[in-house]
Amino acid sequence: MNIVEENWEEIIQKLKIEHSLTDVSFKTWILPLRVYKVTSNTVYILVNLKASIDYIKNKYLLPFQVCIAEVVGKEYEVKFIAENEFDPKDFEDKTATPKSKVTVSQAANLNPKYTFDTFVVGGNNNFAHAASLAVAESPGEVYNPLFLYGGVGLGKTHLMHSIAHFILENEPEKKVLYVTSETFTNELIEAIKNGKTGNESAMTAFREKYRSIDVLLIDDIQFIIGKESTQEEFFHTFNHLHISGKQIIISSDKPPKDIETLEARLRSRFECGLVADISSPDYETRMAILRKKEELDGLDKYNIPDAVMQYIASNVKSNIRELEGSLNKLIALYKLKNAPIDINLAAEALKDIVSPNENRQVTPELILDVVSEHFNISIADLKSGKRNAEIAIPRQIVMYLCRTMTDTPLKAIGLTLGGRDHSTISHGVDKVTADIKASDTFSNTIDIIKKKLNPV
Ligand SMILES: Nc1ncnc2c1ncn2[C@@H]1O[C@H](COP(=O)(O)OP(=O)(O)OP(=O)(O)O)[C@@H](O)[C@H]1O
Repeated sequence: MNIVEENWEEIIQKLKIEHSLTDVSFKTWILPLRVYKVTSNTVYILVNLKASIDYIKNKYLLPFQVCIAEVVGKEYEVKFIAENEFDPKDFEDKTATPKSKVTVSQAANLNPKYTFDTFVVGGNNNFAHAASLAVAESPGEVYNPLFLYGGVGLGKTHLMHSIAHFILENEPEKKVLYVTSETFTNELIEAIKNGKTGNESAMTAFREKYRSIDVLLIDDIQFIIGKESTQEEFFHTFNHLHISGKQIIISSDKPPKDIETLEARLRSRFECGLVADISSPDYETRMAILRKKEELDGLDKYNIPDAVMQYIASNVKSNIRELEGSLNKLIALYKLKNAPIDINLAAEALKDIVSPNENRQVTPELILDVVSEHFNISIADLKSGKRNAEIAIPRQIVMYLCRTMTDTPLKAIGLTLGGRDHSTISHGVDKVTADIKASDTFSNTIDIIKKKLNPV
């Protein structure tokens, strides 16, 4: 069984929830679908009713691509084929298509949703957007490095992925790699550790990996700042790529001149290309982003009144992630309560929106938000009974952070995490404490999450 078939149930349930399918639509269109075959870049899905194939293609092709990518962590093209209508020979030919951009963008760690097409340009980001597009059109030739900076949730990652998608679409043979500075640091820590235990090729492999790239995108560079060995290694990687005319794109929460612990030699290198900022969006841009999200996520069917959109746009000002989150929360509340979508419901949806970073308090809810975003898993999963490591470890991290960064009693932490026993919480806290001691990479990850929770 391949990875898509193994996760098929989860994929279709996700599609149902994210696209708000009614039971009848789900049963009619989605449940009867079967995975016929999965090749390296394409999932072939059998449709039992030939008459419905066009409808299914129009309506569900993109949602399937996105849900498959989100569940299995790899992008595939999706093709629907009518059960009684396909010629296996034809089909084999089609699978033999050359390496597609889907595979390469997956290899570059890209989110399929973050493209220039889905990015709304406004006064707050037009300079950063124009610079990103110029770099995407001529990598290594115009602004090198491109340094994007701005506050939390304002679109830096989205722009970086857009650049990478654009380059791969036009030149699929280019080696493009997007990494967070956490990944870079953890890989470096591992290579150094392996080197110390006699495996010298580990460091060589690390260097080869990062120095053989055509376009390197490093997100949230602020998290490697202050770690000397990482800065040192990054400095050499940077120089190597820069001298060879390879494109480097960096993001951070501050401009280089304001990053106090940044070594002077790195600062001057970061400043030698183009530094572009993204600030908070104005009201019109916030409205445009809400409308775009409504369109992309198929929320039009809820007929959200203008006044409600305006209310959200007027009240959520400084973080686009929260702006999007408010809209999701509104729809979730609507479904839960079956109440009309009006200002009252919007006010309820906005109730828990965390205040801007500087003076926000670390609470169990904030910890859940930040951990869920960091590991790209849902809060529902964190609270669920799922025991696979991808979810169980972040859940234990939530326990640990609630215990060490807030005054919340074990019992209350248990309730926050879906009604768990206090001894389970206590075990989770001990486990994370021991893992921090045992593993430098794990400890680095915890450090980064703590900084996300409490940047000051
Ligand atoms: N201009 C925009 N148009 C459409 N969506 C946007 C825009 N800016 C941000 N977003 C959306 O807001 C969310 C947060 O953006 P993103 O993750 O890129 O922020 P960030 O600046 O990298 O945040 P962080 O500092 O936490 O790393 C994403 O879902 C992204 O698609």
